[in-house]
Amino acid sequence: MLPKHNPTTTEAWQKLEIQFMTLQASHMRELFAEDPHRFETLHARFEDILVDYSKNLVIDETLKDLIALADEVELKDAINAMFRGEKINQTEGRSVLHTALRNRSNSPIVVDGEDVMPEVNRVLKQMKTFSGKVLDGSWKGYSGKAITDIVNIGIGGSDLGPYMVTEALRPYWKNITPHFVSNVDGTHIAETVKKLNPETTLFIIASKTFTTQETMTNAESARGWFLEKTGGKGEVAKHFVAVSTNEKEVTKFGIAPENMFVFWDWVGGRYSLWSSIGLSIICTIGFENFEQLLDGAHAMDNHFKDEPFDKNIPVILALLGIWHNNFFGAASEAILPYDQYLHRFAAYFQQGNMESNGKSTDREGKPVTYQTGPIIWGEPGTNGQHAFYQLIHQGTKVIPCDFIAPAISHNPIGDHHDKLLSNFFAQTEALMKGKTLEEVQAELAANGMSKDEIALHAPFRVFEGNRPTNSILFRELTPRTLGSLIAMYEHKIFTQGVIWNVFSFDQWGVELGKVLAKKILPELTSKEEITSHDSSTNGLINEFKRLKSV
Ligand SMILES: O=P(O)(O)OC[C@H]1O[C@@H](O)[C@@H](O)[C@@H](O)[C@@H]1O
Repeated sequence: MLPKHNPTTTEAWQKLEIQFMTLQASHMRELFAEDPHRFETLHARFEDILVDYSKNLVIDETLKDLIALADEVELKDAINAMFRGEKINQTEGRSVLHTALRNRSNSPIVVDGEDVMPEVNRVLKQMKTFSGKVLDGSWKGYSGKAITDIVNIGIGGSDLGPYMVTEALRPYWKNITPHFVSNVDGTHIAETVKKLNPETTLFIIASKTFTTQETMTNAESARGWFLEKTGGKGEVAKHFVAVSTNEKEVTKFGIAPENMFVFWDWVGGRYSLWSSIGLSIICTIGFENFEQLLDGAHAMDNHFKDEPFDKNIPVILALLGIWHNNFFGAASEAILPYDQYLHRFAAYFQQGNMESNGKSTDREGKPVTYQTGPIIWGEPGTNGQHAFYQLIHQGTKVIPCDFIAPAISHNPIGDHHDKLLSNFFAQTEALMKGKTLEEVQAELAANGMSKDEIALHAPFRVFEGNRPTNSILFRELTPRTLGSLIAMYEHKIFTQGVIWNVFSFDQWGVELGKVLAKKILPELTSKEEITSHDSSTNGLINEFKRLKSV
């Protein structure tokens, strides 16, 4: 079970509050000037990933107190409890074992008296065999043709992970093209199948519960499209497979039991890409590359489990996040990958983070009295620079940013990559240093501006700087490195949830909207005027019905 500590009542928290009072008046520029070895002290390495966290407003003492905070809330015990398979998802009575899915050491992990590893390995083998057949063309569609396209139908954790990873690992694609349908908006499925040949398309219905409205609606429509296009000759069993924990519902849909890939209730949806939810990844990049992804994650798991907190990258990133969130009042964090292949990385961790730590009830069932999970957002550099960086540089809000980049591009065309990386380095430098009024005045004077003109223009060109960033630089975006990076952020989220004293592995917050939507659905087709809701909701529903009928 997880320990229960209100973080704000710890000794470390009081010390951090005092430190914040003095530190907030200082500037990172001064910290760099005072200590020429700041980078050396404040960076960490993991394999070929370097994490530079020196561009944060922290001193040695801050880090010591942050680590003391982690100690006081018994983070180490919480980590061990998760890896051991204890039922730390207490509100759902489940273990949290995405780490078992990539437990490459194969050491036993016991849940309810049973080692889960043989089952994990069995499903991995089943996926290996299946994906092998799809990739080598021996899995035939109903008309005897090999598969060319797969369509993963899922939403939330059953979509974002496989979509993000297949996009990130495009250079490793083999002969199958993946597609992803998630939105219940009919446009998504309609536009996707438009380009596809039903004879050579395989649908993977991915849903932990197999009851999610969006996924089941899309799956029905996909089956309808398939049967219509094949004139009723198509065999569903050869073109539809399922990934789920719900065997009963899968069978009801008409999918053969041998084409069902199971996973378990101890895999959270947003942590499930390592499970059979990763089937679309395996069919795209091949099983060996998927194993590399698992290996990379496993190596990061060991780092997280074994390294002392002052060298532990997920812990350090989590503590810095808490420093910004709870002391500087930073409401959001930006994830900014300088790699086009990572264009869904921020969206992926938007769910990972916000669904996990977007909570306001603590582990005792009481309302929290402090800030918890931040808003996560971001776009790949350099696009973001020309869109929202203005606010990061000169706005009134503190937005801690993670800059992520590979040293080697998979597409080394001309000097594109050096140009991209020069922006990566320039941005974090500019955000840290800023530009003082004196510097602006001197620059304008050097450009020949008069004193009056300088007085007029200079204030708008001042950059305060002192804006926190982490730089995460690695050699190349390989399956292994990607696995490590994902696990790194997963453990950051876990660490923060432990410290904020919330349950990070449930998601009751998504339920209310689902229930209300089910109630409203029949009202949209009824003839009567709707009066059962508040006046706004009634008014909107009635206007929708009027608009669609005229
Ligand atoms: O995989 P299924 O069961 O379709 O769920 C899909 C998604 O549903 C949402 O409501 C959330 O609960 C997510 O965590 C989950 O990933």
